Amino acid sequence: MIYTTRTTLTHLPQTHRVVVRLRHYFKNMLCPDLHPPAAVRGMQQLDRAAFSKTIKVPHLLVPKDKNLNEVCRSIKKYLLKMERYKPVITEEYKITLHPMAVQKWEDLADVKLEKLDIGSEALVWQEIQLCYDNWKYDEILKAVLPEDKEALSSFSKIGHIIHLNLKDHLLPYKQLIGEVMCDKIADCRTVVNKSLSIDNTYRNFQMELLCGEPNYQVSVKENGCLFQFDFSKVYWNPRLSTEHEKIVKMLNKHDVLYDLYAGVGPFTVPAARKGCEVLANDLNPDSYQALVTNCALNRVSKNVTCHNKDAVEFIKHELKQAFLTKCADKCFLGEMHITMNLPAMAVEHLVHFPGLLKSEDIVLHKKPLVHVYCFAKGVEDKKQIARELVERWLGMEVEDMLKEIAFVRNVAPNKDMMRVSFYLTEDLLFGRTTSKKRPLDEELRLSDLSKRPSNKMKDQRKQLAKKAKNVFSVSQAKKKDLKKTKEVSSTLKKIKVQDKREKVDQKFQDLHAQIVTKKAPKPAPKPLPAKNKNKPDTKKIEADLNVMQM
Ligand SMILES: C[S@@+](CC[C@H](N)C(=O)[O-])C[C@H]1O[C@@H](n2cnc3c(N)ncnc32)[C@H](O)[C@@H]1O
Repeated sequence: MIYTTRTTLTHLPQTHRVVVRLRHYFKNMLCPDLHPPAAVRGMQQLDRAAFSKTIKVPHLLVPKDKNLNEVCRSIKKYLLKMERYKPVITEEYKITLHPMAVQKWEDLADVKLEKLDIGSEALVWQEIQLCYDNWKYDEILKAVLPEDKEALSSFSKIGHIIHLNLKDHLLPYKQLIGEVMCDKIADCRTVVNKSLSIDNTYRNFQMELLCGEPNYQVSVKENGCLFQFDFSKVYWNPRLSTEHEKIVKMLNKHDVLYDLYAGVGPFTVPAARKGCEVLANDLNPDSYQALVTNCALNRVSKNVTCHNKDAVEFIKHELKQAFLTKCADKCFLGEMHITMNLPAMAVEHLVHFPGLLKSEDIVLHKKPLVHVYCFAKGVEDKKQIARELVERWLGMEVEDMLKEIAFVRNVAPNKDMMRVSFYLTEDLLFGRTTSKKRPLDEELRLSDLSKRPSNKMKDQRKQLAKKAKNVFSVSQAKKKDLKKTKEVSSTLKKIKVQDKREKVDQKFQDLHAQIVTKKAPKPAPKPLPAKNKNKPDTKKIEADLNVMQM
């Protein structure tokens, strides 16, 4: 019997998971004798000794005058393969065979042992000792965790840190899971669990140390570049490596990249390595520091200018200035790319693009290409949801400006991270847009959309959760403090946000009315001048948004 399994290799020393095809001749977990002892089921405190067991398995006793290597080669596929178990005992000329593969002499018929002058008397059943060392982490956990509930599904590896996101039913086993991971996964020295699904402004996870050293300074490679950072203080998600790569592939040597929420540099650094000029920004001082360090580590500092400010300020000043400079530069032949990877909020910042260059006396030679990320929630077509979000915040349709809408990753049931790539046109940047009026039914649908829990409302909840921030800090990994996580979680659920939510809903509808341009009944014969009445009052909108961040 030959099994070909598609397996996720989560123990690889890379920062992202790799799916490869593995050939297992005989799957050990299909053979009950090779399972850990049944008594370990439900164990919450790791007792390594409890995994010891004795089993009887087939062995081939090779006569000492034979060539052991030759026998091993021919019988290779029948060997018992387990973690840290040597199936060939050279000194004794003894080979352990797989108990599922070999139950009688005839099972070895295709090996033609007779030709090597070895007869059926060579096949014997002898005891072997198995212990904790002989199983991989997934085999150990499968034996311990509740059989009837979802197993540990996936985790991320960031340098020496294993990052788990345990479901509630696995929390009683978290200490054990941490220890098993530390024991079993090559170069893992720290295991943390995402403590609550609350992301703060800087998008670094609130985490709890489960096992190992409280050292979060990591060194990882992505897209051929080296990144160093403190994982407890900055945002890093190994699941975005493919998306980072896709964007970097779009860039050419003479392009410029404006990376508005740069993090520690996964777009910036490889783009600069390609030779692009990069203007990178991040609000988190720790991300900014790591960004500067990573540029230096990868010897690209000369191509990158780093900023540490709010993206809105960055758009209004640095980005605007950069557009003006590039437009004045006749020698500039490249493309301008703008990455906006802050999916919970970036679309809202699009409101600052219309009219950004109004009253500037320049000609736009190139249309900058924006890559904005967002979360599309709901059962409807996610591309359409993403597009409507962008249109809502831009206050216009993107039809003629659209390059592509791409799925990035699934975040939760009915919630996908999407990328909308679209061009900033001259009309948009100079505030000359005469947005096509949406059909009424589409307007209604949009106002429905605005009734959905918005990012701002989520932020409210985040702000509330932030007040309990200390409770979730990594330094509080002691058992007594970890209890607080649950307490706060249930308290948060009880907080009534309904009243505030309604106010925010109302505000959003008001804002929506301002943002989505109300066009004159007849199409204007010419593009409207820069002082277009229909243009959103971005200052007022920004002030309103700030008020809403209760
Ligand atoms: C989702 S992470 C993306 C980081 C990086 N670009 C990546 O792809 O991994 C978003 C980043 O935006 C930063 N950030 C959050 N709010 C911001 C703001 N208002 N202005 C600028 N950066 C902000 C966070 O510190 C975080 O590093």
